[in-house]
Amino acid sequence: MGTILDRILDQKRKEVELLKSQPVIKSGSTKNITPLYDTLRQSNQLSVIAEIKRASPSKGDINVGMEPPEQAKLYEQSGAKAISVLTDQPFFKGTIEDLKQVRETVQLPVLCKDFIIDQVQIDRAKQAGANVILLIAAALPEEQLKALNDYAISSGLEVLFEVHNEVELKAAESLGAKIIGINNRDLKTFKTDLAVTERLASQIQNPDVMVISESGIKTNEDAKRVFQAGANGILVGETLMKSNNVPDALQQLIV
Ligand SMILES: O=C(O)c1ccccc1NCC(=O)[C@H](O)[C@H](O)COP(=O)(O)O
Repeated sequence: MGTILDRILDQKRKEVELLKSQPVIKSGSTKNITPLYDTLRQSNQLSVIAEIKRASPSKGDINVGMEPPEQAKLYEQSGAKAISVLTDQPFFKGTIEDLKQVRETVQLPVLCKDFIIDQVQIDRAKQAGANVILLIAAALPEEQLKALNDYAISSGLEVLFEVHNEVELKAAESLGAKIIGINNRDLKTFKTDLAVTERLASQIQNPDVMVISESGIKTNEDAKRVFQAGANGILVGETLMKSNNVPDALQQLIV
């Protein structure tokens, strides 16, 4: 029995075969959205990427009753700088339709948060209106990551390149990633530790690289901790999805 990431990737291979058998319209949203990179670069505060996350492998159901457009609007009105939408169905109970609805509702960059292993998923994300896609270093060999990164950029998308250790960080740097996400969650054990951001962010020497600290960020102290470690932004799901006062919870994270 493999890790949860192995199981997710097995599922993605099946999904990709299905997608390839369907026609894909190669167009996307025509909205004029400020790129995530520019937003991060221009801010001297911690930018919050607020996530639409119904459920997860580590936590089970988080907030399955939420309506993505309403939640995304609330995030935008509360000061989020981008919206992440988990579009994986089997493990996170998300859909690509969620992303389409969010795109129609907000003026912020929208991140397609999925496990991308093939160009056809990038086409689908773009067609649904995503501005940013996620590439996870742990998911693929370096040359495939490079090919997908190049394809996404040539399609007019931004890439959030996710790493969890030094080897993955080197891969991100060698393919010229402009936005690096440091995942505090170990995808094998599900343990989250903000020390991962502290350790890896200090090794990023290029001031043009924007750093996002991902997972396990809950409090104002957590936000301050990763900001001091060098993060330009944070990706927050569970805390915001569970909150019954999103404006207040989000404001606590803008430091
Ligand atoms: O959240 C999980 O359990 C998970 C398990 C396996 C792969 C990915 C997983 N999460 C995706 C994410 O990156 C998070 O949704 C995101 O960083 C927000 O994390 P959090 O604020 O802790 O909900």
